[in-house]
Amino acid sequence: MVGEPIVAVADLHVTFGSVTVVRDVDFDLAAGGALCLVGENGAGKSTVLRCVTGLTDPSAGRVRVFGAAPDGSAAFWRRVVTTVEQPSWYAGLTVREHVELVRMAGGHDPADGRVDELLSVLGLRDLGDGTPDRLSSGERQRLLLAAALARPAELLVLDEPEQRLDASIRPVVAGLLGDHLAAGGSLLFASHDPVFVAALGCPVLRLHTGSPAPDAGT
Ligand SMILES: Nc1ncnc2c1ncn2[C@@H]1O[C@H](COP(=O)(O)OP(=O)(O)OP(=O)(O)O)[C@@H](O)[C@H]1O
Repeated sequence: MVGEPIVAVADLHVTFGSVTVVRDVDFDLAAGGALCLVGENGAGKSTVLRCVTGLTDPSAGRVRVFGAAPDGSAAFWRRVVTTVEQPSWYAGLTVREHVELVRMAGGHDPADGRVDELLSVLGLRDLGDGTPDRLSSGERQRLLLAAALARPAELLVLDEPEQRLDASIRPVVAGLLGDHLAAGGSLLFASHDPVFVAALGCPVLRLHTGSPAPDAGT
């Protein structure tokens, strides 16, 4: 690998109370690369993603993002976008206004076409003038992804981006994430959908309740 990995995880352990839910997890993610965490419910995928974004502290081991421990600073969050935590939507702001707000916060003109493009490809265009509380759970997931993709990020950390999406929209999301990678961004995500993962064609790390399987792979 040329240069320092954008994400470097070594000997990661996470223990809640007396239960170790992540054990001996190791991986590197190169700048511009993608990695998918897979495994059964409770295998620790979200916990690992939370450690990478600094939302959960490792019990042992090392997590480095851009060469430093994730510190939750504004500088860190300018480079990283995540859907690991569900956002709170602003009362009174429409679906479109939420995406525009994120686009603006990323330093872009909200009328530059990207918001329209995201709303359109994610099937939210006709719902843009409504408020998020009126959306179905799948529509809300589409909004979550539209907002995540409205702000350019060097590293996307997504927890099951395909969840609650119907089969027709999953390839669209895979395409958007492929665009992010083609533009030089990096992607770390968890997924339960092998078809979705195959569409991205990225390496997979399989976790098993607290430890990676010896035969990590698809
Ligand atoms: N804050 C916490 N306190 C105690 N236990 C926790 C906490 N967060 C997660 N866990 C436990 O850690 C284990 C791993 O959870 P995690 O959410 O990382 O799994 P996952 O692989 O993402 O699962 P899923 O596929 O269901 O999303 C689970 O048994 C969960 O109950």
